[in-house]
Amino acid sequence: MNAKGQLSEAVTASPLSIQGLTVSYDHRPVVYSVDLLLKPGRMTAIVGPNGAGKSTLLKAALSITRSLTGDVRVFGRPLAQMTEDIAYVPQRNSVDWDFPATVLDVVTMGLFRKLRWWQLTRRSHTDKAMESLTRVGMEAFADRQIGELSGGQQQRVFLARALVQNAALTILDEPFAGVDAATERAIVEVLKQLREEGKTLLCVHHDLSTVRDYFDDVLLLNVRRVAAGPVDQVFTAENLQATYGGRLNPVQLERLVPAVSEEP
Ligand SMILES: Nc1ncnc2c1ncn2[C@@H]1O[C@H](COP(=O)(O)OP(=O)(O)OP(=O)(O)O)[C@@H](O)[C@H]1O
Repeated sequence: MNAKGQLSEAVTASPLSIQGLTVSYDHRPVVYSVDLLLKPGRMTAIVGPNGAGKSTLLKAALSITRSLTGDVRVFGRPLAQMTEDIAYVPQRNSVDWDFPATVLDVVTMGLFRKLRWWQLTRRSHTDKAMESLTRVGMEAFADRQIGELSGGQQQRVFLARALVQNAALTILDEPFAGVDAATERAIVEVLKQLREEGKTLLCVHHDLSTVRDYFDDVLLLNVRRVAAGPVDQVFTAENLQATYGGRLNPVQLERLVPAVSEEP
């Protein structure tokens, strides 16, 4: 905010802006004073070691977890007014897959936030859900119980549930965890299509070797923000070592950041 209390243009244009977000568990900060400003129409990765606070940052930004301090805005407005603009795909293992529901039920539920109480689930909603399932190659599984799916299939269904919301911003917590290479490629393709449609994506991501290929921007996080910005500027050996506490070996680093070996 400027001196007159007005939001900057960058904040009002941003699908998600976070300022000074701190989250504590048992009096111990697990996310400390993190700032992040997403640019519209880009894919941003949150990268950092286990326990760095990546999932907590997402959950606190979405008010699923309580934060100690911080200002979160969606296109410059408070999150509570803008929840319809955000789709969230949680970590697959955080969900009760034994809940009795079909694949189609789960995807249609993605629309419920947009429906008012007097709007029953109509044929058009089912059609939209089927369209999303087709987009992720899961239309043949519409009547299957969700507990009967493989991990990769569950992840695709979750993605379909997000797609049906047609949200400006989709937030995904480790969308590639435990999926095979073909499913990973299929998910990346859908995410890239969303970006082409002008949507914004924010993903917790673990595989350092694909950050350059998949993402435009990256937030390197280890409780605090180590660095954030375009991948080609921020995804450097120095920043990665700072994020991972110097635990990446030089061979790994050279593979991830080839330019390092070319520097004089
Ligand atoms: N509900 C909770 N109560 C207490 N501590 C928690 C809770 N949730 C997470 N933590 C702790 O907060 C820290 C950050 O956890 P978080 O899950 O956000 O990390 P992460 O970067 O997503 O990790 P990973 O890569 O292993 O998924 C960890 O030390 C974790 O043990």
